[in-house]
Amino acid sequence: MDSLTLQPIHSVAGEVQIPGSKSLSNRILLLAALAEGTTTITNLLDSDDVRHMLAALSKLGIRYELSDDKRTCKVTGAAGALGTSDLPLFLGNAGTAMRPLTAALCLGQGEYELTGEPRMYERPIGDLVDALRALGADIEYLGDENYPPLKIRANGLGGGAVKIKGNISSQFLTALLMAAPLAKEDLTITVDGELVSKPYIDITLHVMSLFGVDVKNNDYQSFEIAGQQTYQSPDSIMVEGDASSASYFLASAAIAGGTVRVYGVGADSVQGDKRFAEVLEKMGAQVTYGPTYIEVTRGEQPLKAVDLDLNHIPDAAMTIATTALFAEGTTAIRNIYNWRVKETDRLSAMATELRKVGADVVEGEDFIKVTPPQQLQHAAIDTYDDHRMAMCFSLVALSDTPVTINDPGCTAKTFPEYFDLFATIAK
Ligand SMILES: O=C(O)C1=C[C@@H](OP(=O)(O)O)[C@@H](O)[C@H](O)C1
Ligand SMILES: C=C(OP(=O)(O)O)C(=O)O
Repeated sequence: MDSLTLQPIHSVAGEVQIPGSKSLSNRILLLAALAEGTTTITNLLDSDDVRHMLAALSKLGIRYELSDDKRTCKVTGAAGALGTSDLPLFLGNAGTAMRPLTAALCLGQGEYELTGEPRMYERPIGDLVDALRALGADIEYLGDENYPPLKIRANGLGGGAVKIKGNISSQFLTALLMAAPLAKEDLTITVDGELVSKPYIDITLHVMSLFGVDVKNNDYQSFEIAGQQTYQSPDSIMVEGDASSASYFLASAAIAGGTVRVYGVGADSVQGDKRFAEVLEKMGAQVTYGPTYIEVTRGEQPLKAVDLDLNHIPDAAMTIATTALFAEGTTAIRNIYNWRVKETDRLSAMATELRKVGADVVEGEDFIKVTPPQQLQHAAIDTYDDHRMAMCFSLVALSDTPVTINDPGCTAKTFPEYFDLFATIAK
């Protein structure tokens, strides 16, 4: 479908079961593949990013059985490093596949080629490669320096002490952490400078602990991991619902009124993006948490603008940028420089498309300020092959104005059924 026009939605209500978390699905798949034993994963996400991880693992000799609905996967682990592949590993635009596999493939023996979509070749990986090279890895850039595609000639990873930069993506540290237990010696990883998107490190440490590996976390400044370990399968794991995917439904309730309850993510969730609901609360919505759900109801007063550092929830922060269209005043979202190196340059894309619906936008190097117009305008929103642009702009329909989303199929990266599920809460 070239485009999808959403007609005005005057209120929302209902209960939604959110599909599995991308961040958890791809971490669990990788550790299940490295582990000793068989892991049955339930509520796995069925989306492009996970499909790329599964396809790569299959080429690397990992055997798994996927149910017909692709949500249950039984993975037989390699009890150590992955096998070799003569074929290039095509990883699409999945950061959670490209970064962790780059580190994990250095552990074994053999040659690998890691490729992806053109945008993946514009997403940096140099900080991870530098750290892996310092541990003895042989990695070659097949295109531009510091970017995929990559060639890896693996011969195991050494230990000792290594530094890694965390100011562009936390995925570099995640990748190194997940590979570290299989290194030849004990490893101390020190974060060199600032660490962005910190809650994703908690997801990583949580999944590692499920597979029997403890990491000594010295206040996110350094991490100590024993080498020569083997991940142990926990037998079965259920993937939580995706907290970033939940944000669109929760925001809808805050904007349009009615109550929406999202199942799959709750107070007990390990995902930092559950904290998106705190931002809605600051804007004036009523939020209730259960262990496995979050429920939002619009407050009695109109939403009000916020001025916040949202570095800890970079994905859900995008949802605040379009929620701001419904808040009184100017909303500022700060400390989000790395929006520029994700599926598209999200700061620039967001500013351009918000202006099309009439908003007054200031785009800074690492912030965005959004002031809503008196009246939203109908526009055809370009989505830049970025699932979150498509999902965020669906919120514009919660007004008197329709919105047209170009290339709505781009939600397949993390949420193929998004528009169908969104339609179920429209009243
Ligand atoms: O580790 C992860 O699962 C992720 C980390 C975040 O990336 P950065 O650390 O690059 O901000 C996030 O934006 C991405 O969608 C998923
Ligand atoms: C940044 C994102 O993806 P990736 O895992 O490819 O980094 C995202 O899903 O918003």
